[in-house]
Amino acid sequence: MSPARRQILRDRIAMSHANRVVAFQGAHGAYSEQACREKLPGYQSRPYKTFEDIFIAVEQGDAELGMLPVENSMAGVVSDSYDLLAVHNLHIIGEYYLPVRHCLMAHQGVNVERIHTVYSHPQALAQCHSFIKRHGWNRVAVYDTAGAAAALKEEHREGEAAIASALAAELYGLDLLAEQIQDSANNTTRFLIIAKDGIIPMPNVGCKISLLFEVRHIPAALYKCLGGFATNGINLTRLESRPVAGRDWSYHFYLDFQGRMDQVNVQQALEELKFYTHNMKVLGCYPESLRPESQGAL
Ligand SMILES: O=C(O)C(=O)C[C@]1(C(=O)O)C=C[C@@H](O)C=C1
Repeated sequence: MSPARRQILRDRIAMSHANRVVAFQGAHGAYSEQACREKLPGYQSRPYKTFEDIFIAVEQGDAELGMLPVENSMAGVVSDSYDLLAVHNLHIIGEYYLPVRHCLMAHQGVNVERIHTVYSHPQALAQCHSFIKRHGWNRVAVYDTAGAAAALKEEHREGEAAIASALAAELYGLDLLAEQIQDSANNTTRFLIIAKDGIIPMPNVGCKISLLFEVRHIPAALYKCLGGFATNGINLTRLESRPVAGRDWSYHFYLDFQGRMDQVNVQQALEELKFYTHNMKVLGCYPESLRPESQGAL
């Protein structure tokens, strides 16, 4: 498709999405909002304090969609997001990989040498571990990166800085003291887009399926659960386990794999999976985004 044609289609989609709302966690300027803007242009992004608030907003119809970070290429799983997927009945309708480029910011005129404490989201602090350690700064975890920038702006405390996006520095009028301070140049966060209803993706697009299950307590249960995927030639892309709330030493397994619900090999693998599991729940079947550079808007 030519770039001009692609732009026309994007504009059309943006117009048809006008006035629709996507919920994200954090303050304006959070990476989650950046993901909303890039993946869902034309949607209005609305900030919510917690991940749970995103689920509630979508369930109650305050927002049509939610943008949820689930894993980062360096710091790993965002466990709260997974735990909420287990207890709420929302569906995954898309995914997005956002390159995350962290910046150090402070009030105008602050010298890097005088900084002693940095504020940010725990994931961002983890992603900038080496940079912070090299400077020997104290770290203070707050509920989002942009919120750290906003709070810093409100109250000028000597020797304090925030780690957040360049967008947050611009929105809150802070000076950028350093850019690209994350430990890995390719630092990327994967987001899931959640909605009340699932979708049936267009034919001819590559898709992923996400599901969760608990294994029956029999020897080699997980091995047997995954066997059906191997024999049916299905490519798994992620396996995560989380403790089940209120039941010690029981686990939810979250599995992502390539495929569509109408494929015979997928149905066979799921049949086999059901035999060794209980509480199996398909969270969604949605178009796959492989790498940041291969992504387009919804
Ligand atoms: O605080 C933000 O800006 C967020 O969007 C949250 C979040 C996360 O939870 O992982 C998202 C992307 C980055 O990896 C760091 C933080």
